[in-house]
Amino acid sequence: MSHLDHIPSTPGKFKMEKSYNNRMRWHSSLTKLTFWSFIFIGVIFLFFYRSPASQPSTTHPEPSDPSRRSLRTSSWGGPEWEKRVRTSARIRSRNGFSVLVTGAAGFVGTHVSSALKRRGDGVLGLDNFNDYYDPSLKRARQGLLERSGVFIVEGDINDVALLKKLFEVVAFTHVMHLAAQAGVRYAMENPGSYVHSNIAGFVSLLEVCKEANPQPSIVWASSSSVYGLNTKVPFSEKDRTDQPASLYAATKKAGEEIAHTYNHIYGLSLTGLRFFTVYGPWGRPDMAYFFFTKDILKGKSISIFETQNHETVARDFTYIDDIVKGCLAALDTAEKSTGSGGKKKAPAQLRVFNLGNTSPVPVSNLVSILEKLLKVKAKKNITKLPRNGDVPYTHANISLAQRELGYKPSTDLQTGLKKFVRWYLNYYGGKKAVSR
Ligand SMILES: O=C(O)[C@H]1O[C@H](OP(=O)(O)OP(=O)(O)OC[C@H]2O[C@@H](n3ccc(=O)[nH]c3=O)[C@H](O)[C@@H]2O)[C@H](O)[C@@H](O)[C@@H]1O
Repeated sequence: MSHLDHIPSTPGKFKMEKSYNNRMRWHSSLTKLTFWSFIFIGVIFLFFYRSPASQPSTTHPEPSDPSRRSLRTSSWGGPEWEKRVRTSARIRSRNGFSVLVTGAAGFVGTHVSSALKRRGDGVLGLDNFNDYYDPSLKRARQGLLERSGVFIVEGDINDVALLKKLFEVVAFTHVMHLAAQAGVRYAMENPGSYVHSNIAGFVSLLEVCKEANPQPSIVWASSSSVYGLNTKVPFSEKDRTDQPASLYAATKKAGEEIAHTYNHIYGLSLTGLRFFTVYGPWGRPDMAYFFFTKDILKGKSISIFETQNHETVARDFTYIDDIVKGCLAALDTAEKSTGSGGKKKAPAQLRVFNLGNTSPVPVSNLVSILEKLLKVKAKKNITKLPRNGDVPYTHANISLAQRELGYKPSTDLQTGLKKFVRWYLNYYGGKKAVSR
């Protein structure tokens, strides 16, 4: 008897007639039966609703995660979805790879995915489509990839259940990990986002990769910003990287240390690529070359940074096609991971490469090139480099990448920007012609 049975329905009327009592007992049993039936049905319903077998399921973004500006609720799972995943990742060339590309709707991710698909590799994309910059550009890139047969799964690298599911459906040979919170200056505005994607997300991915059977080989995007306040140029992989100037750089440096750990303990083959200010068609609107173009066309003034000593700020701007070649070469030369079942069996490959252009260009020259291409004079506002994580100068020594990857950048800034401007005007429907 439950304790509820002792409680009178009406206070003071505790003594009752026998038949009345019997009726009440029967009535109370019926109420209990109904009550427990509802509980039972509720539990069954909840079980099936939550069960992965009831896919398509709805994965929820990290609960009230303040570090992301927006994460759309994504749905994944189910036979149709699995079929799309498998078809997209299917290898179509001899000795091809099946590659999971994280950040596939991003700038570098789109170009790399498309190049892999073109040469016959199986490619599956993963992207959370956050709104760090205009998500419609990411959707347009997704459209491009879809037309070439690359499916992008909508989800976050912190969603371990989703990652595990992907490895259950496809035995990926490689992971090209490009999902990240990019941008040097934005790290002061939203530091949590960098920790969420570049550290926690990377660890989630490596946790799943280390358990996968077979373990994939991983190539991932580090950054030239790890050289931080170094003054010795050109930057070489042998140089110190322990004085980052921004939280962004610190999280990329942390990624390199995390890569070391997973290589050491679990035998994962890991290659980090230090990209130097990548630019080109379908680029990132948060980068200077991109928003300078937009602002020049609108007649808005642009800020050109210079150092505290009035020295010019310069970057080793690297064209996207050269970066793509470097990424593919890194995948092609990546050795297999050596672990299985989460255990290391033998030492595995651990590499890091600079992928730059080896010819730094002052930002003022970048603006002059844009002015000529757009046939519009920029309204320039020369200002001191704010203390926001920017470094005055980057210059890559690429001899290691040249030797090991056959990496040889071939596009100068003038040529690359011309291609970018042509794309920009076409995509945004601008009226100004590109000078030839
Ligand atoms: O090489 C890298 O690893 C990094 O390259 C870029 O970072 P950054 O070189 O700062 O690229 P932009 O933000 O496009 O800036 C390019 C140059 O323009 C300058 N700048 C930027 C903004 C501005 O208003 N004015 C201005 O002169 C910057 O100081 C910098 O010298 C990317 O944004 C990072 O995500 C990437 O990791």
